[in-house]
Formats: sequence, structure tokens, C-alpha cells
Amino acid sequence: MIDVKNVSVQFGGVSALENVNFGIGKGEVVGLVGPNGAGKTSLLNVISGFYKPRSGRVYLEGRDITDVPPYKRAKMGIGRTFQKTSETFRHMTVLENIMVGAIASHRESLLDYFSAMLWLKWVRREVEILKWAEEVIDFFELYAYRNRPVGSLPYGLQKKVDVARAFAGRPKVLLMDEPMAGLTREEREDMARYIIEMRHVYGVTICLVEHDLGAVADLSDRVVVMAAGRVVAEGRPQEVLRDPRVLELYMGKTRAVA
Ligand SMILES: Nc1ncnc2c1ncn2[C@@H]1O[C@H](COP(=O)(O)OP(=O)(O)OP(=O)(O)O)[C@@H](O)[C@H]1O
Repeated sequence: MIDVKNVSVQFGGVSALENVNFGIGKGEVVGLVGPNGAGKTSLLNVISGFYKPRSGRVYLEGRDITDVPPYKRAKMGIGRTFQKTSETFRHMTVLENIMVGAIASHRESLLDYFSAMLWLKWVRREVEILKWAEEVIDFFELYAYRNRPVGSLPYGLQKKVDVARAFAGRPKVLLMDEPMAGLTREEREDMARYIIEMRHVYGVTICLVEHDLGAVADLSDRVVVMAAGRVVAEGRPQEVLRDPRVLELYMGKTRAVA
């Protein structure tokens, strides 16, 4: 689904990514872990198009997308959730946020959507988008909050709306940047269930950046470990996350994941 070949990204003197090779197979859940500043978010930004690599190429289903802008990559099927909930439209309602996500997946641009010549076509599309948005709201159990502005909701629900907005774009591959950070135990369990269902019910390929190693071990088929802008280990979760070198590296943890 995704191939990153020999990618390097630099900010001034800082090397965020150094000759990184990384791939996500169709239908896989890949856990991407590593200490703070390892380059995980930068790698997601290179895949979604927010960062342009200094060198190297990015491929989606074999097609070179290195020079494709982020909004086109979103339409091509690359979805993205964010570490900070401020990326959602806080003044807009839950339903409106999810509709924005749903509209983004349509082949037409937002401008075309509003200026469509054929009224009937416009109405049909509107109904289709609304129906899908309601299905997404049901899936994420957000019905009770659908007309509330996102900014007025507790943090855990804002995180959920961010994931729902990205999922509404019908991504082939969803890049999730710390979806469980700051959530309560119950909210984390819910998020884990959504990840499993997005994959098994809707067939979404997932890249999961997460500091919760237990969740990564439970949810991922394969784990990739980064440190200082490089991929340093890769393999099945139970093997990689028990490797003492990885535990030492990853936030200085010395205890293996149960
Ligand atoms: N836009 C930017 N401008 C300057 N430096 C950046 C930028 N984005 C990333 N970096 C630097 O690149 C390095 C990798 O950062 P990145 O956010 O990708 O790491 P991370 O593994 O996602 O860390 P965390 O777990 O803390 O989110 C860091 O040194 C960071 O300061």
C-alpha cells in the first residue's frame, strides 16, 4: 500500500529522517514506535505530503506520489489523524466536522461541490455525504454529541471526533498519530475497538504511532522502531517489543511488554 524509499528530511541542522525505508502492506496494522523526537510524526508527514523529503521517494500502491500535494493524497486514499485535537474545526459541530471529512474524499474539489451545475446531482451528493456521515457517527457512538461544537467536548471525545473525521474520508490507509494519548483506560479500550473494526469491517490499512506499547503489541501485525531519524528494528510485536535493546532505547523502559 505505502512504500517509503531512502527518505531524508532535514530542518536546519536537525536530521528528522535519515535514509528511511518503510512500508505498509495492504490490510496491515503497522505499529510505529520510538522515543520522543525519533521521527515518527515526520514520517507520517512525509507520507501524507505535509513534509517534502530532501531526498527519497514515496509510493502509494506502486505510484510515485512524492510530488503530489497533501489534499490530492487525501483524495487518493491517505487519511491522517493528529496528535493535537486543535486540528479539528473546534467551532463546528461533530456532524459538520465529519461531513468535512466525508466531502474531502470526493473526487471533486470543495469548490466544485458548491458550484455543481446540476442541482439534482448536487442534492444526490449531499444526501450521500450526509448518509455516510451519519453512519460514521453511529460507528463511533457520537450520536448524543452530533450537534455540539467540538471545542465544547471533553478531550477524549475530541480525539474520537478527529479519528471519525479522518475515517469519514474513506481512507485506504489511515495514519494515526498517538490516538490514545491522554485518554482514560476506558477511552483507550474504545479506541482499540474502533481500530480493530475499521480494519476488519471496513478494510482500512493502518499505521499506528503510539507510546502505549501494550496497545501497539495488541493491535499491530508488525512493529517498526525508530530512533534519531532512523529505523532501528522491525518485526512481529512480541519479538520486537521484548528485545531488551528496543526497550532500553524506547523511553528507557527496562520491562518487557506483558
Ligand atoms: N517542522 C519542524 N521544524 C523543525 N524541526 C522539526 C519539525 N518537525 C520535526 N522536527 C524535528 O525533527 C525531529 C523528529 O521529530 P518528530 O516530531 O518527527 O519525532 P516523533 O518521533 O514524532 O516525536 P514525539 O514522539 O515526541 O511526537 C525532532 O528533533 C524535531 O524537533
